[in-house]
Amino acid sequence: MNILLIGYGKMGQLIDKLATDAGHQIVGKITIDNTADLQTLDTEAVDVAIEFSQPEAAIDNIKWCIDHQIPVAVGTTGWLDRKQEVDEYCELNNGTYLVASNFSIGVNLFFKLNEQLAKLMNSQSQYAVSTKEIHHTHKLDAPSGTSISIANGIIDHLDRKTSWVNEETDVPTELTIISERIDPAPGTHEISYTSSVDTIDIRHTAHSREGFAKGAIAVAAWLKDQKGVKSMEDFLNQV
Ligand SMILES: NC(=O)C1=CN([C@@H]2O[C@H](COP(=O)(O)OP(=O)(O)OC[C@H]3O[C@@H](n4cnc5c(N)ncnc54)[C@H](OP(=O)(O)O)[C@@H]3O)[C@@H](O)[C@H]2O)C=CC1
Ligand SMILES: O=C(O)C1=N[C@H](C(=O)O)C[C@H](O)C1
Repeated sequence: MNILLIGYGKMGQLIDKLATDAGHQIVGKITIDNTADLQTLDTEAVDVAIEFSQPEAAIDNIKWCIDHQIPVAVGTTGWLDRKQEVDEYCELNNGTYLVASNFSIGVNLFFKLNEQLAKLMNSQSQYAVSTKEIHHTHKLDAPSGTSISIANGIIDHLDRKTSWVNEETDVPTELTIISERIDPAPGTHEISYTSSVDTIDIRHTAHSREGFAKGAIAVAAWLKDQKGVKSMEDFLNQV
């Protein structure tokens, strides 16, 4: 397939290598320095775009893809409080996009495990829950998009939590997300349930960025033949 890479940093460059090795063609590489190249790009030659840029840039990039009828798989985090607005723009303009806070298959299994454990904890009020994410020091957003997805999974399935905060908290209805920045951590997410007698920890540790990149390429290959606002759930259920 012909892929347009929007954002050509750590993720864009790795996707370039893995997609090229797998026989795909990269038809454009957009960074903050050459966004003007989009104006002269032959959009007919693009099957799908993969967007890994930065929080301030993502929405404009997604809207550009929607305007040009290019399906776009979006990995950029830190803007998802405005997802509803982008969903509506996509539907209104007959576009196609999918955003995932994490494209790794392992993390998406971990999301399911998190939800199951949260459900079980409804009848076990002696356990206090908290979460932690660890990433490299170049990361612009905190908490990570993945940790927000985890927190929402807990809030949706554990009755005693109704919101999250990015700090330690004593408010019973608030869920703590602790963010640590340590190089070279590609991405670690932990959930802990602690009682006076024991602790249950579940943790996903990315060993490199390869899982994110391979997941994004697989999603892009599927998304190019879809229509509308799609989710990782849609992808995993159909592939
Ligand atoms: N969903 C997932 O599975 C994953 C998500 N991420 C997220 O993806 C994003 C990118 O991560 P990463 O590659 O590590 O970050 P980098 O900082 O390494 O790369 C970001 C890239 O975006 C470019 N950029 C900045 N502004 C624009 C713009 N307006 N248009 C196009 N490109 C632009 C930068 O250009 P320049 O170099 O010129 O500044 C750079 O090439 C982050 O939000 C991160 O949290 C990361 C890993 C996995
Ligand atoms: O910035 C990163 O590196 C990562 N960002 C994503 C996030 O915010 O959850 C996914 C992954 O953990 C790596």
